[in-house]
Amino acid sequence: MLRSCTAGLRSLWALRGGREGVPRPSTDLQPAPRLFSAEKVIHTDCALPNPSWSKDLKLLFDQFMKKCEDGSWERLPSYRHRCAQISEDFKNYFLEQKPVKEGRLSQVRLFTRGFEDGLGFEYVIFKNNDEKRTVCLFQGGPYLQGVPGFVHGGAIAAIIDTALALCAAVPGKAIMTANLNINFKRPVPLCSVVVINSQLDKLEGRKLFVSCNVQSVDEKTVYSEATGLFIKLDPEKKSF
Ligand SMILES: CCCCCCCC/C=C\CCCCCCCC(=O)SCCNC(=O)CCNC(=O)[C@H](O)C(C)(C)COP(=O)(O)OP(=O)(O)OC[C@H]1O[C@@H](n2cnc3c(N)ncnc32)[C@H](O)[C@@H]1OP(=O)(O)O
Repeated sequence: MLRSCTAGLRSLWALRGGREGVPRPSTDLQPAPRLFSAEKVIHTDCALPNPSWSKDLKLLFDQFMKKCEDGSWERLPSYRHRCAQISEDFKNYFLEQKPVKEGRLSQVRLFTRGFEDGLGFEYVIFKNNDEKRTVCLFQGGPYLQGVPGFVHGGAIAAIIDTALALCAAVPGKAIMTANLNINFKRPVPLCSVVVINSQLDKLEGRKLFVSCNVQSVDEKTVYSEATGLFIKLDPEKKSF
């Protein structure tokens, strides 16, 4: 499995150099790139297939795209660089926070999108709003190794946090992780595809309780189980 991943990556490098700012090959789904700030950062939706995606990942992606056709599911786009709108939501709460210097703005990346295609986190999240759940399809690349041949626990925690956050996310409201509890039950093979099923269990005032499991594609192996608590930031508390 590891060998096929490396071979795929070699052809990937040859194909496109994988450099930041180089738009992905166009697909029907890909929106036109947008420019952000004076630094001209190109916004490319990373939650779309690229040449590093395995057959399993592409197959599952296609299955979920079909489910999106009747509107019950939606694919959540995902961007490498800062999203201006989200920054606005959070800016209200972090008045003391010094902004990243203008010169470094183009370097700021979402952690889980910080690697070039195929090397780190490859994932796409689908959301079912009525059922208050998300499905994250995740392929952990070779830069995420922990124990030889397996994905680092911190990387698993990061993708779980992301999947749970988007399950808990409320449009127009800023939320943050207050608690994340993970049971690592089986090691996740590097370059394999896993499915993270998340659900909103309970909403209690500003507290959003969510949970998920991380399973193999054939659902025979449960790699991890997790619960998370997300808090809607209080607009009255602006002293962070
Ligand atoms: C998440 C973002 C989603 C956005 C989605 C949109 C766009 C998508 C784009 C890109 C996707 C990216 C997805 C990334 C995801 C990554 C997320 C992170 O990495 S977050 C960084 C790590 N987390 C921190 O650094 C927080 C640090 N903590 C805090 O700032 C505060 O503690 C905070 C805001 C969490 C709560 O502070 P208070 O002052 O607002 O609230 P108080 O009064 O303390 O608590 C409210 C209630 O919650 C309980 N509570 C708070 N913390 C708890 C805890 N740890 N365990 C249990 N209960 C807790 C309290 O007991 C209280 O409960 P009672 O209302 O009295 O019933």
